[in-house]
Amino acid sequence: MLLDFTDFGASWTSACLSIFCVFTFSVFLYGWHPITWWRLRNIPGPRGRWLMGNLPEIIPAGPHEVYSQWAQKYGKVFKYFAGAQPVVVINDAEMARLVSLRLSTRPQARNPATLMPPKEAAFQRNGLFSTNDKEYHRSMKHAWLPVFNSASLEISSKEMNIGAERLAAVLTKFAKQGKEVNIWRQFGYMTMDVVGTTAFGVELRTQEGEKGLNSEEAERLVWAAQTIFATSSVKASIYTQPGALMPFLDPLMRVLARYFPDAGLRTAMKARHILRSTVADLVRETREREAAGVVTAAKATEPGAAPTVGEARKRARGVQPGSFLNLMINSKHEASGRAVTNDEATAQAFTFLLAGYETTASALAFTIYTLAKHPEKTEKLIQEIDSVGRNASIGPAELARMPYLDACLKESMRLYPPGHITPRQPINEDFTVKGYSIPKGTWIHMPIFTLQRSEEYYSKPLEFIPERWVEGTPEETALNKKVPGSWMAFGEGTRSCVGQRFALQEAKITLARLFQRFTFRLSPGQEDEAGLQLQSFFTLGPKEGIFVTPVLRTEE
Ligand code: HEM
Repeated sequence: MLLDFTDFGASWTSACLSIFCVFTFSVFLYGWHPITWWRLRNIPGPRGRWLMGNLPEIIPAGPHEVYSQWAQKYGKVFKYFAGAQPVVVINDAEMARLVSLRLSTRPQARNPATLMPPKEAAFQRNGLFSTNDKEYHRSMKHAWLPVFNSASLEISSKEMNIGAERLAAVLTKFAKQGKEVNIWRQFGYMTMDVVGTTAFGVELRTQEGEKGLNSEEAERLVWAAQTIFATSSVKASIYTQPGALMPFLDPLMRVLARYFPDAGLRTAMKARHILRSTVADLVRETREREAAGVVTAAKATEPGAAPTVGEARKRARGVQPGSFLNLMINSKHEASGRAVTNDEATAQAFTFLLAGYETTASALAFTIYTLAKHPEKTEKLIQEIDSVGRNASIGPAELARMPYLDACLKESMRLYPPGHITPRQPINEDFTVKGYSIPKGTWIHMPIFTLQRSEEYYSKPLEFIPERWVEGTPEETALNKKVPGSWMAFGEGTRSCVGQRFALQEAKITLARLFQRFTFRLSPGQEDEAGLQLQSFFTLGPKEGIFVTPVLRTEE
């Protein structure tokens, strides 16, 4: 009997056609996320585009701007889609605080690390910021805390004064030539210097024209840290982007990324490798020396344990006694008593450097910006600083006598919070807050930038009025409604910023040391926010920088 190939061909074609139609319909349906939409139907929000969701609105302007507009249109709680990812935004101080206190898991950022081999990805998750393992997080946070106790902060205040003095030397050159400087960038070099020394006990000496003993190693570390920061977004590699729209493509992207990495991914991996291997070498050498009885590691909690700058200069390599890394490698997990591994210690030092460098630089740059726009407030601040000591080194005792400095920084961080969103994600079960049911997997964003500029919590919310933070002033009573959760620049709850005391001390010492010597003239065109241009991807910062001309006070 002969086979009828005409029939077979027809049924084959119709089968293919059916598969194609089902596939196309599924992709079409998938692009509207109908199930998630249905589950979030009681929360209003903008209708996004097919597959892309609201990314086309969010990406160009940045969440800080778009959230403010959507809050006006949809109210305090709204939803949107970042590609396939549902996001619920909570723009209510009380609720935001409640969520931060009750939920302790954070979404994993989609960046090149998402595509890296499992070992590398696991290393990334070991950092205090990224981990969602509750027990491990508790244990690690406990291990971090001694670096921020009063004795350690007294010690690090010396490094901070040195960092500020080096910066002042750089700014003096600009002042003498009457030239403008991108103060944001300079603060970046300085904070990198300070966190680098604190984290590793290795002098990075990143500020202009400086060469430390460890300069080659330091330069590699600085390049690596800056590159990791610059490549920490979904835009860094072509392979991270498809998964933002269709997460089921991630396994395929991981394979492609492994065999055909693009330039963005290669750079990101190189930077991570440098940072990781440099730190791992430092840790290994120190462990070997300790085993041989050459160095007895001191604890950071012991006053005077941190190296003086002179000492640090003499040491070419190894983890310095008193540094954060030294503290980490001598720590044990609280519950199990297990020693912290090299990889865990390295991941913490890595986190310390990344979390502590750009945030503090932006907070400083925005404070210079707001003060430069308000000479009368600068004048008041200078009077306070001079009354404590015009050329004096500044430590915790001096800072305690500068309430107006504290108020200026707090007010500037209200208007320009570098950590502009506190994110959370219910991972294992749905989450309910004040009658809103939020399905597990949804990202929850507390938009600190929008909250801190709300008329509901502050009168004249867009004006820079430091007095609203000074106890006993009429402004404090009239302009600050003191609603819990309305100032959350360092977050709230178990995941709040571990480096808050360190960051505030560093910022205040730097500001005091600079205003002892300079005032700052804002370059034209930045007077309003349209001229300033903010960017808010990972953190909130100025897009290009903040440009000022330092003016030596003796020449005023
Ligand atoms: C002005 C500077 C800084 C700002 C504005 C800032 C802001 C923040 C914010 C908003 C969070 C998230 C809080 C939450 O989710 O509730 C955070 C977390 C964190 N910050 Fe900072 N930070 C600053 C400086 C630093 C410094 C200097 C360090 C380290 C030395 C640091 C280390 C961390 C770490 C490790 C976390 C994660 C904590 C955890 O998950 O338990 N930050 N920071």
